Amino acid sequence: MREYPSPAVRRTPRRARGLPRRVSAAVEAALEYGVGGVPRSPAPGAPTARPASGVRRLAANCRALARACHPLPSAAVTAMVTAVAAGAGRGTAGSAGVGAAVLAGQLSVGWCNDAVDARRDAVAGRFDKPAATGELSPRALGLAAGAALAACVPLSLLGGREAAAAHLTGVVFGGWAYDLGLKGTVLSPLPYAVGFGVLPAFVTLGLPGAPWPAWWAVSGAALLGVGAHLVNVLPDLDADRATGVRGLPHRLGAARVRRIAPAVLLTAVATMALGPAGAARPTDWAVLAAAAATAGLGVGVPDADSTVPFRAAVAVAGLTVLLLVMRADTLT
Ligand SMILES: CC(C)=CCC/C(C)=C/CC/C(C)=C/COP(=O)(O)OP(=O)(O)O
Repeated sequence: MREYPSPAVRRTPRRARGLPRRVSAAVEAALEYGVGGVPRSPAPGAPTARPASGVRRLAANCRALARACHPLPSAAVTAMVTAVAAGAGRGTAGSAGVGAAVLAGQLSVGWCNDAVDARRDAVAGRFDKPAATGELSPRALGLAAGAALAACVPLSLLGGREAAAAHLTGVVFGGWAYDLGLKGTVLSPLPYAVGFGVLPAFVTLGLPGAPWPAWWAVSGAALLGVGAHLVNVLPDLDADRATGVRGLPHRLGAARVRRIAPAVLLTAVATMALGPAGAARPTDWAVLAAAAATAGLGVGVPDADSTVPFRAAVAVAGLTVLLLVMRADTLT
């Protein structure tokens, strides 16, 4: 069984881990006093909290839950799928239902992720994570994740059984499978491919006649998911490796991931621009050209420490989302 926390992390001095002094004191004490790496009660040197009233505690818990749900990606995926649904003709109520279901699914996956990773995040000094600082217990996050998953079922069913089956496949076999184990394996991109790949089907299967989406929409969205995984993991590669996470990007190494991520995302854009039957629209060509230039910029940077490849990959991911939304009217 893997030794945890890894000797590498135990040996790494606080300053080298880049932790603020007071917070790192709390974590080091938590590790030393054997409370599972999560400083649940004030450890020596930790910032002391004033006793909070019920309302204040509730507000603090809500804020912590909001931070633990991976707010940026959750909001981005929800906005993207809602916009695609509107563009595909699901109507106002239908698109709102799609958005609500996707949001519930994203919340469940995000909270489950932080609940499972609480101990590892504490050791890695992830003080942006409320479960790592002890603001929320992993159990509370697990309950919130379960409640969001339960809400996701009826919300997904608003678009019909086929659409719900597609979405719940992505949430369970994509997001939850990633959180509960695939994240640390060579198959780590697979749940992203599944989770994103089903999204066009979630939208189109809710249309009259429940049509399947076109191949290019499914494969473009799946590639977008794989690219999103590579981009998301890139800044955390060292911390992840030190705590024993060995997903595909960790095995490939930062240098390769910084080049592969823009290439995968550019392939997603090309698939969505050139895949639909008939000639590509001028706007498709414009987005494809912008993505190619941006990806080329990222891949061409010789400096191994440059942040340009990462930023370029994020920009190409944005262009991929833009194209998917622009192409929403031709999804089937
Ligand atoms: C539409 C749909 C259901 C998609 C699901 C796809 C999927 C696999 C999502 C995972 C989301 C997630 C919590 C990533 C962060 O985990 P992390 O532990 O790698 O990174 P962190 O340090 O940001 O927590």
